[in-house]
Amino acid sequence: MNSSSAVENFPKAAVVETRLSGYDLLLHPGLNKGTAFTEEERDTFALHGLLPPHLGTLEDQLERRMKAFDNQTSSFERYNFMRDLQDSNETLFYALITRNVEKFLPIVYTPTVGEGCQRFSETWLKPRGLFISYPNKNRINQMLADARYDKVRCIVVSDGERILGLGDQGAGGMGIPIGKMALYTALAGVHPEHCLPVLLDVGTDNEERLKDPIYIGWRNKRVRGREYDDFVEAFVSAVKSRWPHILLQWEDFAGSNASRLLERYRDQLCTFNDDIQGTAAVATATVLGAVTATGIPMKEQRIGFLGFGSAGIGIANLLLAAMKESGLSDEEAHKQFYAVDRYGLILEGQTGLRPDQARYAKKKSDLKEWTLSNPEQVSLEDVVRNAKLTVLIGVSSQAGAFTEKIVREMAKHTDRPAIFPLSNPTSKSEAAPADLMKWTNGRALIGTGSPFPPAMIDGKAVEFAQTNNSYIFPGLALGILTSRAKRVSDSMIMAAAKALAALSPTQKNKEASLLPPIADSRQVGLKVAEAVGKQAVAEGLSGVSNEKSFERELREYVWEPVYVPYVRLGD
Ligand SMILES: NC(=O)c1ccc[n+]([C@@H]2O[C@H](COP(=O)([O-])OP(=O)(O)OC[C@H]3O[C@@H](n4cnc5c(N)ncnc54)[C@H](O)[C@@H]3O)[C@@H](O)[C@H]2O)c1
Ligand SMILES: O=C(O)C[C@H](O)C(=O)O
Ligand SMILES: [Mn+2]
Repeated sequence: MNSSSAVENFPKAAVVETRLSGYDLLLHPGLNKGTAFTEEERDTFALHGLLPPHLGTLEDQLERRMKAFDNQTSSFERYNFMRDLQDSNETLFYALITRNVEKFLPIVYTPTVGEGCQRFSETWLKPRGLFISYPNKNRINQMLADARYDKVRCIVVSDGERILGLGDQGAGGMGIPIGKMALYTALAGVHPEHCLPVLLDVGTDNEERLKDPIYIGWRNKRVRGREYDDFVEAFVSAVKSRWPHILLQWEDFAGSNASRLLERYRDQLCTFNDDIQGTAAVATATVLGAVTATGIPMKEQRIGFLGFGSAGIGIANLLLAAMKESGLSDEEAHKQFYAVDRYGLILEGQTGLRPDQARYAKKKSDLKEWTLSNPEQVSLEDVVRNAKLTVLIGVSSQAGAFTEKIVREMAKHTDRPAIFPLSNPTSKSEAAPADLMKWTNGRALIGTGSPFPPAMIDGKAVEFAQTNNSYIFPGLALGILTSRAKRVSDSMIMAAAKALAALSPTQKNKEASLLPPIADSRQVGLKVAEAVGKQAVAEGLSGVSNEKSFERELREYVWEPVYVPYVRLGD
């Protein structure tokens, strides 16, 4: 691809030029520096009197905000505290998060963002991102036209229908695109100005929200079918004409919409679905960690799923590719997978199967040696016992579904059962890691979707991998932006998975956690970006001419939350 056709990259500025002054400057979250405006800047921008006399530094402000944060008494208050900070001073917000990722991620992101979405109407105060509601379907171009969006280079969009495992949150689902984009910046250095969170408000089927007098969304049942598709099409085509090189991330769409929309648009623009592809990459990296820890080669792993929707199918497809890379044929590789959904093990001929689920269906004849408690509906327990699973992945949103009985059964057949309750938030997890350790006498290899504290096993603190797509999507986005990729290929997703797997602490110590610590997320983001961009270059999907240019773009692009001097535009 000719690099002249690609968009200009925006290097981070050493000095910011602005026309704003006084209140307007202080009320701009991207520009506000609060007490850190210097004496000279206070002269130039008419800030005397609006600010208290103290001349502060970012360090002073971090200390002040940290104290105030620690005074909040619940996670929800802490979430709102951080949202307020983000809306008043983005540099300070990101400086706070990046200095203590482990402390702030569970607040601005999973699990607390879940409650943030459920209670979004209680707290909405200031605009951030775009609500595109169904009644505005003929005004989408107009809404995107605002000059403040000229620099936008990436969008995370949700329609709020499957918010984590919490179901339909309607317009409150906006918390997710906001939280995901906060991680673009915090974990991958994507400039906040380049990010636009979008909520497509097509109504909600959540009765509680519809009845709530303070609900901020469009008070209507969800629009579905042809009208829904036309609305999404109007959105995507408006986005493409406004920003031809945009990166569009789909997030938390329900059921078949997720895969249908991805298939429709993946060859039209640079786009990926995080729940399908981001999750696939992080789960594959975690399984690769388990392969290293157990010494059981990939092609001998027998992998079971509880829940076979967007995430389950996405993970299975990428693991299938990894199995094929390890030497199995397509048919042999499929045999290693057991997909259990709400009606038990997915079997050929079951009604209502989607084509991407049906590809993993077992034949009745595959099970002729099995002992079954109910042949009509093959339970997870029967699957675990008969298939002798080595890996069990939960993406069902069914809290506690990995019961003691199931886990003890699994542990009978394999030394180190790899068990990944990936459903979010914490309240929907298929099992708590401390229980899994108890039921397997400390032998389980664990990855959870939401963060869990370490457990004390034999007097030692054991850390659990947080198998969350937050290890992938920020770096994936950074790699895509800085390689100016035209499309997101399956090989780019596989490259992300392998880059993360290469950082697994099991490479050095088989007893260690399967994934690097959350505290290292920013370094992980950069490594993932590097691998993704190189893959884009290798496949000819990139707008930069070679790997060296990409590496330079990557180095120059990453934004750090520090204050830079301001000068008046035109001076
Ligand atoms: N850790 C991560 O990074 C990550 C990423 C994506 C999704 N998730 C979590 O995974 C869960 C599912 O997400 P999704 O996008 O696949 O949703 P989805 O709605 O597409 O799929 C959920 C599937 O679970 C099935 N299911 C429902 N009840 C069941 C039961 N009792 N037994 C077995 N299966 C049942 C549904 O039929 C559906 O096929 C959510 O909780 C989400 O938060 C985690
Ligand atoms: O948002 C998360 O924490 C992960 C994932 O995208 C999910 O939908 O659960
Ligand atoms: Mn999601």
